[in-house]
Amino acid sequence: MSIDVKNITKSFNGFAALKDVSVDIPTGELIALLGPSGCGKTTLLRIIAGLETPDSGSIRFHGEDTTRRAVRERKVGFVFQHYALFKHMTVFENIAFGLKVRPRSTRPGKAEISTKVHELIRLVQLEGMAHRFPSQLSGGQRQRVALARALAVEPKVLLLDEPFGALDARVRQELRRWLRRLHDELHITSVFVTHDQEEALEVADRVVIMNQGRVEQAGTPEEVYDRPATPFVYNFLGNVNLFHGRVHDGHVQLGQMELSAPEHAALPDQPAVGYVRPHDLEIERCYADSSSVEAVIRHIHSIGPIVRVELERGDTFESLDAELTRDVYQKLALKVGETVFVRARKFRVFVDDYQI
Ligand SMILES: Nc1ncnc2c1ncn2[C@@H]1O[C@H](COP(=O)(O)OP(=O)(O)OP(=O)(O)O)[C@@H](O)[C@H]1O
Repeated sequence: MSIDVKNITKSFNGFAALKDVSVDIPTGELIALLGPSGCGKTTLLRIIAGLETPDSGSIRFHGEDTTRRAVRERKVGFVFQHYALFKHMTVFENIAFGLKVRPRSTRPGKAEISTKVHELIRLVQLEGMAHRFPSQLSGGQRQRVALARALAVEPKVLLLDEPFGALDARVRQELRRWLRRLHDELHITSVFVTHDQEEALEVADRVVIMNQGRVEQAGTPEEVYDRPATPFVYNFLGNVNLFHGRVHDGHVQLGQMELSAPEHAALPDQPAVGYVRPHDLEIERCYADSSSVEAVIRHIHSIGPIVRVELERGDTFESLDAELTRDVYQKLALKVGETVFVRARKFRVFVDDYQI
């Protein structure tokens, strides 16, 4: 089931929570809605679910307008941050619930329900726990029951709102890998809300990055990480060094560092900002040319496979973060207090929020 979100706007008491949001979700994809708190992710998910009505725009499920359709008719499965399991029911009864409450005409027989529930228990790897109550399960296990319960009614679309938000970091990591494998097995069109960049980039086929009620960028994890469309996306997806400066005579002058690319040649003079990820900063011992800038090493964190080096620029005294492999670090034999030269191996320049 594909989902086509078109030009959705939604205000709450005059506050615009969603501003002309459009997202295309092809059948069978796992999409992450990613963004900071309050950017409108949950509101969009609730509108897709039918729990909230948009002020304008439409939601199409498989080409059919469902904007005014009731929640029940949309065949949507939900998983929320707080497991919301029935405390007085066992794992088996929780998973069976959605099937047991169906009208008699579509309700499966007792044996059929039992087979199905046991299949789901196997799928979410909770064999042997069918008769436990939620209080006898860990947080991660409860969340898997919630997922099995959502899957029991064979939804066409699965909506997950921060499903692992309440769990500790290690369990979260385990569960997101598990969710990815489960999705590869079932291929149910799924929309997954998170504010955790790592989670979105690891789990999703495509990531929709939202900010203040708008979509900033949508793309595969590689696309949004390697080619951020806006400064916001650059900042939101990991650490980045900013080099402030100007476009001048067709090249970009950022303090003493000069960056040039053919596309800069035709630009009028104006303020510009260069964005460089820490692992794209190279450290050199000798001055080579004007594309590098002098800096002093202020701190070295050398634990783990990646060595993080904090530097202070000689021209503006701003700090810079560089990440080196252990190999490169050892070859350079860097020490705190030394003066080195820093060069951007890869960079992106934005002028007034536009990338050039
Ligand atoms: N029912 C409501 N009444 C009034 N304002 C609301 C309502 N629901 C959401 N909002 C506001 O709309 C904005 C978007 O909320 P939403 O819950 O969609 O954000 P979010 O990105 O999911 O945030 P979080 O990650 O914190 O859950 C927020 O500023 C919120 O306060």
